Amino acid sequence: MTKLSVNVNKIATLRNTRHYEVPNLERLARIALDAGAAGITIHPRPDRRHIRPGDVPKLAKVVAEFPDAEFNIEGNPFGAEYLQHLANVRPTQATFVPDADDQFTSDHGFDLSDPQVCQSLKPKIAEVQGLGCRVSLFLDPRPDLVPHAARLGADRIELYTAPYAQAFPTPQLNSVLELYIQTAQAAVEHGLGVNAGHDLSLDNLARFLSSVPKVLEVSIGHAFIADALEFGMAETVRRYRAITG
Ligand SMILES: CC(=O)[C@@H](O)[C@H](O)COP(=O)(O)O
Ligand SMILES: NCC(=O)COP(=O)(O)O
Repeated sequence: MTKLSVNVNKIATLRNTRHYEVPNLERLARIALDAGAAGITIHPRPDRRHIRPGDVPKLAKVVAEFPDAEFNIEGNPFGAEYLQHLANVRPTQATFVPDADDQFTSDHGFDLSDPQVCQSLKPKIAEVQGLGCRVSLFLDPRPDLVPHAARLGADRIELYTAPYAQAFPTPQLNSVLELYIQTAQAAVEHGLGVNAGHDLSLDNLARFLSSVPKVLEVSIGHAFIADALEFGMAETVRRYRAITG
C-alpha cells in the first residue's frame, strides 16, 4: 500500500482570490483526512502565491486531530522562512525541493552529483532531523544520485514524476519508467524510502505504482484538487485510495 498525501496548495490559491476564508483550507483538509487520506502536504513559497504563513500552524493542528496522519511540508532548505515553519510545527516530514523563490512550479530535483550541493545540504538535513522531522530529498529519476542521498543521511527520496506524466501514455513511456524503476530500486538498496510526486493523476497513477517498486507515499495536489471540484474531496480521496490501496 502507498500512502496518499493530499497537497492542498491549490485550495489556498482559490482562497487567496478573496479576502475571506472561502474555500476553507482547514475544513477541506479535515474532510480529506476523514475520508482516508494518510496525510496533508503543503509547499509554502516565499511569494505566498497559495499557502500563507498563518496556514501552516492551522493545518498542523488539523493533522494532529488524526493520530496516524502525516504532515509533509515542502520547501527550499536554504530559505529562512521554510526552516522557521519546520521549527515551529515540526511536521512528520520535510521534503527539500531546490526551487527558486519565483519558480512557476517545481520542475527539477537536487543535482547531488555536484559536491557543493551535497556539502550545503548535509548540515540542513541534520538540522531538520534534529527537529524530529523525516527528511526527503526531491530528485529527478537518476539512479546515480541515490548513493549521494544515502551518504547525506536523508531518510527518503521523492521521485519528481512530471517526466513520467509527460511520457504517459506515449511510446517513450517504458523507457522513462525504467529510470524510475532503477532509481527506486537503488533507493531501497541504499536503505532510503521512496516517495513520488508532481503531476500524478487518476489517469497515470496506477501504471506508475504498478511499475515502480516500494513507493511509500505519493503526494498529489494539482490534479487531485481539480478532481475534487468535480467529485468532492471525500469521493476524490476514495478514487485515489482505490489505486494506492
Ligand atoms: C514539489 C512538487 O512537485 C509539488 O509538491 C509542488 O508543491 C508544486 O508546487 P505548486 O503547487 O506551487 O505548483
Ligand atoms: N510533491 C508533489 C506534490 O505535493 C503535489 O504535486 P502536484 O500533484 O500538485 O503536481
